[in-house]
Amino acid sequence: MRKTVIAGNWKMHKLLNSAGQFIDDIKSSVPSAMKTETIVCAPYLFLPLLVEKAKGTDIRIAAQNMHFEEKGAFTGEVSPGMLADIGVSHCVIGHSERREMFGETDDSVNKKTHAAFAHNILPIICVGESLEQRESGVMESHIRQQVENALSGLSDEQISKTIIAYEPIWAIGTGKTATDEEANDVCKHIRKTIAELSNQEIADQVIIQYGGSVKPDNIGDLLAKSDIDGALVGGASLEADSFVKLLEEGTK
Ligand SMILES: O=C[C@H](O)COP(=O)(O)O
Repeated sequence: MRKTVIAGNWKMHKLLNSAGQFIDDIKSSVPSAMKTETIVCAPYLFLPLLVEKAKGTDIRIAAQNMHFEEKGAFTGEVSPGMLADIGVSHCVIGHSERREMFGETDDSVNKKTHAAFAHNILPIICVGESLEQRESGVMESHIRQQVENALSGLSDEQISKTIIAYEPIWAIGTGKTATDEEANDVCKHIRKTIAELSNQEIADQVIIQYGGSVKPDNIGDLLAKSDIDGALVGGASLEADSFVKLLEEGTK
């Protein structure tokens, strides 16, 4: 039985005070991590404060990116060791915004995934197709390739602990959500790809989230589907009230 994992990805929003206040505001409403895991993916600058505020709660704090190298002359970058050192538990890797705007490739996603595991940071790997890829019929092969490349060289145990976020690019921040059926079909396809890479038992343990215009009023239907185990939420995770509603739906 897989648990539900709800992750709020703030992207480049909030200032330090409002970030800290958010954790204070949701603290008392966070469900037990035994059933539903709560993750807040925040900009680097807020991470030490959020980790501190989340101590003793079931809230996990994630980074939105990291470098794959341990240290060196990489101006402006943050290493996995630095994140682990301050208590960050997860990291978003290969978000489509990073792939599109910051040159992230399947190869760097794979390197970052290995680096994350080397530091006991759990990766949330994003995959997804553009509208053009969906309409031209290459969606499945594109997503298969993204998943295979991201997970290449990982042990079965590491694969089982990886979170995959399926985010159709055309649904991100647009208000257009994939229907529950469409989203579930792709999540099934991802699980089948993982089973072929490792085996069915491992694939059945992998948490697969859906992301793309998830809101309190559509998350319930998405989570009711067989292969959608959670959500990676942008816009609707920014306000504490809305995030708490998402967590409530995730606990039903
Ligand atoms: O990481 C989150 C996704 O990009 C979804 O963003 P959104 O919920 O604002 O569409």
